Amino acid sequence: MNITVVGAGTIGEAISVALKNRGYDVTATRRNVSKIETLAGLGIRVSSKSEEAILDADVVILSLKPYDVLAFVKRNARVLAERTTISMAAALPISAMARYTGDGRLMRAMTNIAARVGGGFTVFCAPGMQEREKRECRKILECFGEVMEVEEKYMDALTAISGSGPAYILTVMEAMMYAGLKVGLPRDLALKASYETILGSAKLVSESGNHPSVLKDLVVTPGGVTIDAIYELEDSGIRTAFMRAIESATIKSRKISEEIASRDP
Ligand SMILES: NC(=O)C1=CN([C@@H]2O[C@H](COP(=O)(O)OP(=O)(O)OC[C@H]3O[C@@H](n4cnc5c(N)ncnc54)[C@H](O)[C@@H]3O)[C@@H](O)[C@H]2O)C=CC1
Ligand SMILES: O=C(O)[C@@H]1CCC=N1
Repeated sequence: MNITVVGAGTIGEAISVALKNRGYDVTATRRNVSKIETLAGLGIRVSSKSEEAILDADVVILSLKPYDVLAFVKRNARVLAERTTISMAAALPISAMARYTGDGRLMRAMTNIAARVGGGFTVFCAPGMQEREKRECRKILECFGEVMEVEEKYMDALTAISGSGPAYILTVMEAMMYAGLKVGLPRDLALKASYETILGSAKLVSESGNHPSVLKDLVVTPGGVTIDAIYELEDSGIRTAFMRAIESATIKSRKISEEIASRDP
C-alpha cells in the first residue's frame, strides 16, 4: 500500500518514520525537502510536489497546519475524493473538508508526538466511511501506538488532553528533573529518575486498571516523605492548573474549528 504523507513537519515526519518502520511504502512531502533528507536515508521517498505525490497514493495523510489542510483539500478535491484521506489536523471538522470531497473516504484523526516511537495515542472518527476501509485506516494508525474510534464531538477535548498532552507531561518531567538538580543529583540521574517514574506510573495505571487516586494513596506512607511533597503540590493548586490548562486548550480548539468552518480558503 502506498501512503503519501503531505506536510512532513513535526508530526508528518514522526508518522512517516513510524509507517516506514512497519513496512509501508511511504512518500513524504514538504516544500523544502532539504529539511527531510534524513527520511530519504530511511527509504522514504521525499518530494516537494505534494500535488503529484498524491496521484500514486492509495492513502493520503494530511499533516499540514489546519487551515492549510482545508486549502489543500479544496485544491485537490477531485484526486482526494478517489483516495482514502486521513487528516491529522487539530480543530478541522470533517464537514469542512467534506464540502469539497464528500465524507465517504475521509477520516479525521488526532495523534501525538509519541507516535514517533509507537507510543502515541490516536483517536479517529470517520462517520461516512465504510467499515472495511475504516479497518484498513485503523491498521495504519496502529503504527503510531494505541488507537480508539470516537465521536467527532470529543475531538477538541482529546486534542487538548492527548494531542497536546506530551507538552504538559514533558514540562512536569523537566520540573522534576530540575528539582533533582536542586537537591543535588547529577543531571543524567535526575532525568532518568524522572522519566522512568512517569513511564512506570502510566504503566501501573494501564496494567492494573486501578484509578490513579487508589495507586497514589498507596505511595503516601503516613507520617512519611511523600505527604510533604503532596502538601506542597496541593498548596500550589496543581490540579486546578491542569484542569484550567486543558479546558483552555479545548476552548482554543473549538474556536479554531468555528473559524475554519466559516472560511472558504
Ligand atoms: N506537533 C504535534 O505534536 C501535533 C500536531 N498535530 C497536527 O499536525 C499538523 C501539523 O503540525 P506540526 O507538524 O506541528 O506543524 P509543522 O509546521 O511542523 O508541519 C507542517 C509542515 O507542512 C509543510 N507544508 C506546508 N504547506 C505544504 C504543502 N503544500 N506541501 C507540503 N508541505 C507543506 C510545512 O513546511 C511544515 O513543514 C497540524 O494540523 C497539527 O494540528 C496533531 C497532533 C500532534
Ligand atoms: O498545538 C497544536 O495545535 C497541535 C495539536 C496537538 C498538538 N499540537
